[in-house]
Amino acid sequence: MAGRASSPVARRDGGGVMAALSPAVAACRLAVRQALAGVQPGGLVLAACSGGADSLALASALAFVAPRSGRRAGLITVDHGLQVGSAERAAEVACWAGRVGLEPAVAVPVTVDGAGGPEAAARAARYEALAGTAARLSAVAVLLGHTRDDQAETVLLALARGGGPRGIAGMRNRRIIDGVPFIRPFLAVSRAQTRAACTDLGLSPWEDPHNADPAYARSRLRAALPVLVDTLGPDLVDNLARTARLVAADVEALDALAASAGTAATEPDGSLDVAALTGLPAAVRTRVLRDLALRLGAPGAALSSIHIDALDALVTDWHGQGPVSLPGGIEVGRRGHRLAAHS
Ligand SMILES: Nc1ncnc2c1ncn2[C@@H]1O[C@H](COP(=O)(O)OP(=O)(O)OP(=O)(O)O)[C@@H](O)[C@H]1O
Repeated sequence: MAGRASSPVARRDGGGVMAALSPAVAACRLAVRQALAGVQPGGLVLAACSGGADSLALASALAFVAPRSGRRAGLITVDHGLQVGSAERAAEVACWAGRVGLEPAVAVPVTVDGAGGPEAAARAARYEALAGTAARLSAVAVLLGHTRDDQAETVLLALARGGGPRGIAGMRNRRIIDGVPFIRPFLAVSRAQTRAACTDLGLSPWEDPHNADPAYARSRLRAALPVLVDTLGPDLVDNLARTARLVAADVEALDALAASAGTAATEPDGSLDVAALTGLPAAVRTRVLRDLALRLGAPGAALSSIHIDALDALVTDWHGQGPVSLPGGIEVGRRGHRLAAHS
């Protein structure tokens, strides 16, 4: 990952390497500047950086933009401890960050326990460490380096798995985790641009061997994507990312409708009035039922369409069947004209 000598297009400017002629560097900085517009001035913003091209370009752009927009910039790199030399790489990323003015720059070691598969466990440990460290440092936001290509892959994987609108909506550009805002400034920036930005800044990104490991569906898709682009046209990645934005807007609108409908249907004891649900469109009604399951404590990641369909049948096709068992040991059933938790 270490910075190499300046590339031909980079020039020294006031102690920092500045690539005034590089469209890729300019695109990365513009994306970060736009993202920071929604972040509290004066606060500390942290780049989550693996040392890979996307997050290295992100951290670099943040180091340039934050001080010029009245914000402080730092960096977190998480050491999953899963690969030989990972601690040294994390230390190297943190050291580079200090050199380019990202302060604080912290390397956080985590323990990945295999729950839910190695990829999911590493992700869960990473986000917990990122949110925990950001809270400890009183950061006002954490930036993630997911690109337009990552978004396109997410949409295709969701389609392939029958993920429904929530999956096809892809990654959100902003979400709160444990009270900390996480922002993805690069969802409209291509992977080619982040790589070009690194080259133009004289940076040598780390290549994560997982990204090329055919054991992972995303890696296989990454390898196949150029063929799809050849087959379907050069705008494929852009169009998939656009589809995600359009579907996300629809999902958000439906979620808002469901929140109001759920409030209207909820009785003082927390049960749902079945009569208030039956007239709702299925897309809204099933969301109200999902919200009920979550409110009762069912873990969201384990809730499937099978559970929601079974809950829906209690509303639209009830003929005396018993309660529905949900993940987390929750049971929901009919109590007369109400839908409620069964103990
Ligand atoms: N070890 C890590 N430490 C800190 N942040 C990380 C780490 N791994 C991933 N991230 C954050 O999550 C984002 C997505 O990571 P992921 O590995 O899914 O994609 P990627 O395209 O390989 O990203 P990158 O090129 O930055 O490694 C990264 O851009 C970065 O912001």
